[in-house]
Amino acid sequence: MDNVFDYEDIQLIPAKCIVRSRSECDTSVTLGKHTFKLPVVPANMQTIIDEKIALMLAENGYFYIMHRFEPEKRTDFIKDMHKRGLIASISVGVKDEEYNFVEQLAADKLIPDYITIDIAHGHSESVIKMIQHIKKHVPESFLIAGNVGTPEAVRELENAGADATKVGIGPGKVCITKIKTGFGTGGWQLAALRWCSRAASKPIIADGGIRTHGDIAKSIRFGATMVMIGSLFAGHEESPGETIEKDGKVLKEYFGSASEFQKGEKKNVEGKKMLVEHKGSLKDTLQEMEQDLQSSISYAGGKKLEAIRTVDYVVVKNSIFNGDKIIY
Ligand SMILES: NC(=O)C1=CN([C@@H]2O[C@H](COP(=O)(O)OP(=O)(O)OC[C@H]3O[C@@H](n4cnc5c(N)ncnc54)[C@H](OP(=O)(O)O)[C@@H]3O)[C@@H](O)[C@H]2O)C=CC1
Ligand SMILES: Nc1nc2c(ncn2[C@@H]2O[C@H](COP(=O)(O)O)[C@@H](O)[C@H]2O)c(=O)[nH]1
Repeated sequence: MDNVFDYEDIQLIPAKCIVRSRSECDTSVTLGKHTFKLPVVPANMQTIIDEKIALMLAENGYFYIMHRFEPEKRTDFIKDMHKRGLIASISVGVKDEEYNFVEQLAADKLIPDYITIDIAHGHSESVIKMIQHIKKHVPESFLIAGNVGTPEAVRELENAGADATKVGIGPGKVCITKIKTGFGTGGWQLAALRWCSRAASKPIIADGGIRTHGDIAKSIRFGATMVMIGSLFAGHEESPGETIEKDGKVLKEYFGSASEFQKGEKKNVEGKKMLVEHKGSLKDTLQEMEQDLQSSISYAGGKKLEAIRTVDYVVVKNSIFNGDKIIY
């Protein structure tokens, strides 16, 4: 591994603008058989997405991945989305019952458009076996597998049949993996993304550590096709977490999928809960993200996302905020 850096250590270098208005810049991205408005997907976590948000995202042309923490609802969810002519995108784990679930989907001819294998340590035999099982029974589904943090892992999951891999071990806002285990890409997620993307022959989804909209452009520059985001999507009007009033402030909860709150027990806990300030409507945030990314494309000197992939950059170690706070 050569130089390591993270989002806050990098600035992209502007190139000559070729548009008269940022509205000319196109932020859409294709993943599998579908094209989406933004290269962004809200994290498949229980305080970030629910059926209502999934519906809103799909209806408005955004990619989504439903979480896997209410497994009994998944079949009806797929049926409902397909009945409405929308994509069905679900998550699975790797435990025995998930094998039966996949076989049942095939038997019922209920084929999700996207399936994501959502596991903390995705570079494992259990994930490789699940990739092979899904590809055997529902080969039509676009299969995302993760999470991983090395080129070897990306190659192994791609070779096993994954159509895309998800990169990011421990950079998440509610993650404590790095503290509890000493492992992960926390603090150098952007460099890990570059390292992994050089080995990848299929799309990569950068997952975790996005703190500003500019980090989306940086992820694209360093090899991501899509970016998964939790904390920036937490705390909205529509967000599933509980709303709490404290000292005159309206707050919402955001907790890790490996937290005690999610698991209901204190076993192998690698996530925490935090309260985030209420952020207004999710639709407004998505619109602001689109405008900011259109602006990024214009600074890259192009009209499409691809322009960002080749811009120059500088490393400005831990200094780009220059003491400023990020306030929205
Ligand atoms: N992106 C990230 O950095 C991280 C994300 N998470 C999120 O937390 C949720 C729970 O993840 P996860 O615990 O994997 O899911 P599960 O609790 O469903 O565990 C899946 C299976 O993998 C085993 N397993 C889990 N971690 C390891 C490991 N480090 N080594 C070997 N086997 C392991 C579990 O067994 P057993 O529990 O008995 O070991 C279990 O059999 C997911 O949504 C995941 O995305 C969690 C941590 C890090
Ligand atoms: N180590 C843990 N990582 C987790 C947990 N729950 C979710 N996640 C990961 O975080 C990202 C979101 O990151 P953010 O920086 O945008 O907030 C999410 O997609 C998962 O990969 C957890 O309990 N522990």
